[in-house]
Amino acid sequence: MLRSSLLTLTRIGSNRLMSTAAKLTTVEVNDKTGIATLTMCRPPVNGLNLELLKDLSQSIDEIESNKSRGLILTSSNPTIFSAGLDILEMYKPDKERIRAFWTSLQDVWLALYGSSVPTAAAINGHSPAGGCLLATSCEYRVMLPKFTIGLNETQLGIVAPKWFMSSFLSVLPRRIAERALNQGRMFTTEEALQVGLIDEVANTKEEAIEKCSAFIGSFAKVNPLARALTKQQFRAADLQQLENERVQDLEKFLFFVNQPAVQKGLGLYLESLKKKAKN
Ligand SMILES: CC/C=C\C/C=C\CCC/C=C/CC(=O)SCCNC(=O)CCNC(=O)[C@H](O)C(C)(C)COP(=O)(O)OP(=O)(O)OC[C@H]1O[C@@H](n2cnc3c(N)ncnc32)[C@H](O)[C@@H]1OP(=O)(O)O
Repeated sequence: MLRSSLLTLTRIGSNRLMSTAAKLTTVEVNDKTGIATLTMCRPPVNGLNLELLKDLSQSIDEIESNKSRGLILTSSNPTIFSAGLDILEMYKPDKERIRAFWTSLQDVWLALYGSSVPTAAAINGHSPAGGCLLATSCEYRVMLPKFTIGLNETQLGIVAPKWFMSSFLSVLPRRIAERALNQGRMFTTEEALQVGLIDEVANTKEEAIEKCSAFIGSFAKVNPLARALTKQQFRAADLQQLENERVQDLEKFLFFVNQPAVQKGLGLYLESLKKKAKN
């Protein structure tokens, strides 16, 4: 398979480390537990661009087909889980590339939210927008203190599509989800724990991974097929909705993102991020 030819396989202690040639993600399988840790490593902020999204898709497929016992998603950056979508993909976009970009984001969501293996996110840094989408696509979340998480799209003058809302709603009560989305609210770790957006707090990344592993281990005595089918039944309606509307969703996104007012807003937001980075 093409994917195999892109992979290098290294052994670190009892762990097998698989990394893509471009190294935007690594997959490390713990030989004792059989759990795969999928790490995003795209400096400076794990912005989800086309290449990172393709890598994520490939890595998730790899983990599914390797029959790992579970998947833990995390980041190699010590303060940022993911800054969400790379705004440079949406600002003054290239016509073909932006289509591939959005299609790849749909692929990642379908693969992660619909994954047959137990999934958990070790959120070791800030997790706005697309970062929050990834985290809420997993079944369990452990976050480090003093970071923020949320769907802040309305703050940028953009709208979170229905399937972003599905993930959010699979975690939060409807009333809290609706208000947070309308406000574009970012929750601190403590607030996220209080509303149930995350499940646990850990003081270090290692501890977060241990807690995620313990969550995945809680299924050890459950029949894997029964568990996977039960999870998929819970998520089937959300997944089917995007499967049915993929093309319309892409066209809606392209129409929306190409509006002059949206382009202007994205440009101003990028400038503000750059100014902040200089100060
Ligand atoms: C009906 C509707 C149908 C369809 C809808 C259509 C379209 C809408 C859907 C689109 C959905 C979008 C979801 C998203 O994910 S949008 C992205 C939202 N992300 C953010 O708002 C995060 C912004 N970043 C930050 O808040 C901070 O950078 C962060 C807290 C992550 C890290 O802070 P830190 O101080 O550590 O780093 P910075 O100095 O801020 O940043 C370093 C450099 O990285 C650049 N940067 C940061 N984030 C992004 C990004 N998301 N994309 C691109 N670039 C980013 C930043 O500018 C700095 O760059 P340099 O100055 O160093 O060049």
